Amino acid sequence: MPAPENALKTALEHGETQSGLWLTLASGAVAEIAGKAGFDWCLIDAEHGPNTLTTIQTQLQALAGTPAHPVVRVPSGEDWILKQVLDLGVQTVVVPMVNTPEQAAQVAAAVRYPGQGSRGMGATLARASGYGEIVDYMSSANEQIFLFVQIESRQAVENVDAIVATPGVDGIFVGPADLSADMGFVGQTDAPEVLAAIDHVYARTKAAGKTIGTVVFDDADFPVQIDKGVTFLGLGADSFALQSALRTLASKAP
Ligand SMILES: O=C(O)C(=O)C[C@H](O)[C@@H](O)CO
Repeated sequence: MPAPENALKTALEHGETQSGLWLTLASGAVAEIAGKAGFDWCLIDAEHGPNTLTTIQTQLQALAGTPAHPVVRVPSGEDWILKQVLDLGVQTVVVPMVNTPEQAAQVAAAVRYPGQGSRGMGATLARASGYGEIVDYMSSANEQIFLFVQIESRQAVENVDAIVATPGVDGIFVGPADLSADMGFVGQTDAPEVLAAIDHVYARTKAAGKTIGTVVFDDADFPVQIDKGVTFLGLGADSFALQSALRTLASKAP
């Protein structure tokens, strides 16, 4: 029995738009609700969300019963966290703050077993292999991994061609907030200079035949991103619960 098919990878490689939700609340219940809502994927944010490996595991278990494909953004691209997140059964990962082709090569190696990388051999006992049930996991896992690296600095934009050409990098995820801040436009993700940099990254990623991802929070921006070629599109976050509460209060207030 081989590693399970990564249906999100298959869809993205066929150029299908896949929309998702950012999970920042580190809650299994919220993950289950979001997973049932109809998103193609739900991203467990371990960079900015208060997540531990235990809360990540809980949310993966909650998502397992839903149609949404689980994605994890790790806190950083260090080998040890990538190994532990993949051993939890994650097949699609987002690595923040990748600024050089050397970093891209390092994280690409960390998410795949020897032959294509340097991932440690421990999944036989882990959730990833069904605790040993998937006997061919080690020999088939590499092909089901989908790796996004985040372009979110001036240095990364300058290096985009070399980063996107790195073997094992499957997609580029643009971080508008961090990129705009690094460019000197804190909080101004719509600054012309920022938009031009993002368009450049999109163009170079498209030219390399790789997947483009990003996350936006303005409804009007969703079709704009799709028209620009984004197929891995975050449509918001679970912290929208606040907006829902405020709307309920506003509509019910005497
Ligand atoms: O820099 C960004 O923007 C991202 O990487 C996405 C944010 O971290 C996400 O939390 C949405 O604001």
